[in-house]
Amino acid sequence: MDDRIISANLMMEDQAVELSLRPRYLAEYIGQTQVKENLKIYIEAAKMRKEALDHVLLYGPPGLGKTTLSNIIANELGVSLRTTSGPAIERPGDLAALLTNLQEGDVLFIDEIHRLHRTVEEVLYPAMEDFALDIMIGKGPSARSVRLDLPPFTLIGATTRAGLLSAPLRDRFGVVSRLEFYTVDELAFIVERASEILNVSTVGEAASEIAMRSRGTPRIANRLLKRVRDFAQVRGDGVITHDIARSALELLQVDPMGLDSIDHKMLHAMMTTFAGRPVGLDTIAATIGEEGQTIEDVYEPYLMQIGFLQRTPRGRIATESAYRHIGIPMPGR
Ligand SMILES: Nc1ncnc2c1ncn2[C@@H]1O[C@H](COP(=O)(O)OP(=O)(O)OP(=O)(O)O)[C@@H](O)[C@H]1O
Ligand SMILES: [Mg+2]
Repeated sequence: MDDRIISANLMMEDQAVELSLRPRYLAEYIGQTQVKENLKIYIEAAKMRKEALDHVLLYGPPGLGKTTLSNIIANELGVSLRTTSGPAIERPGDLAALLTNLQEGDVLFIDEIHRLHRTVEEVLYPAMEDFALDIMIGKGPSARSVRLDLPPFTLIGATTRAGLLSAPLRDRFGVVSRLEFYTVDELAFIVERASEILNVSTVGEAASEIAMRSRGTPRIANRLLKRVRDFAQVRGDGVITHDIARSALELLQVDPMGLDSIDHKMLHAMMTTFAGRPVGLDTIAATIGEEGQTIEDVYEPYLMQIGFLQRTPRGRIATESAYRHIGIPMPGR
């Protein structure tokens, strides 16, 4: 992967800064009002009853704050958080080890939970439902199953693809929350907060400019801010003015709607190569030389959110506003 700015994936160099920018309590977590309000009540109720919070499933496109929110939930509950991910748990025994090490009320965070192995997932069912672990002892005809009690705990699962979760797993979450793309105002606020933490002065218009081009995603807003800050330091006196922000973002090839060269290639191909006919995801991917999964997880959700792309039973099509934005006449108009 090159260093393209839009990719909502976490890059190594950014990790330390990401940590410092990550809100630690609900009050610092901007936006997602509905999700936040609900969680606040569930957390308070669980604390009053001195019980573990119900299991929580967080889903939505990358970089919207699922990991951040999981950390916040543990902080607000005043319990420890253990972090792992679906593909990291290779055998049922690995999960058993994690579960038996939990203290009462702790949060176990499983990122990319849609990638859990089947055999591991089956261990999770009784653990989530009855706080119990079924272990097989012995082999062959004398094998028997022993049930081990676990301390009550909260499982938080995160995924970019709720659709890939098996029904029995999904049904065992008491709280299922979908994170939404952020508004420009919310992102501007996030940029201003991040500017303070990074100790850089960003004028209001510049914060809004960065926000507008962040495709609804806090991780991208923070990343753009850092790149614009470099630009302000080298080309200006360190202050992020509106002009500096605009020219830096042009240089980064992020257009005023937040689209990058991949979005442009994709839309171009749909409009010219396929002349506006519905196209399948794999065909688009092959045409522009990009992974189908990256397009589906990272690019499509935002293009659909801003009404540039529609999924039809016969394939993807670009909308009239996409044609207008790209500047290509729509076929048949
Ligand atoms: N509500 C928010 N308020 C302020 N900053 C936020 C918020 N949500 C996310 N961020 C910022 O965006 C960064 C990315 O968020 P996070 O890592 O939680 O995303 P994610 O949904 O877990 O992404 P992925 O699907 O790639 O794992 C955080 O480090 C944080 O700085
Ligand atoms: Mg995450």
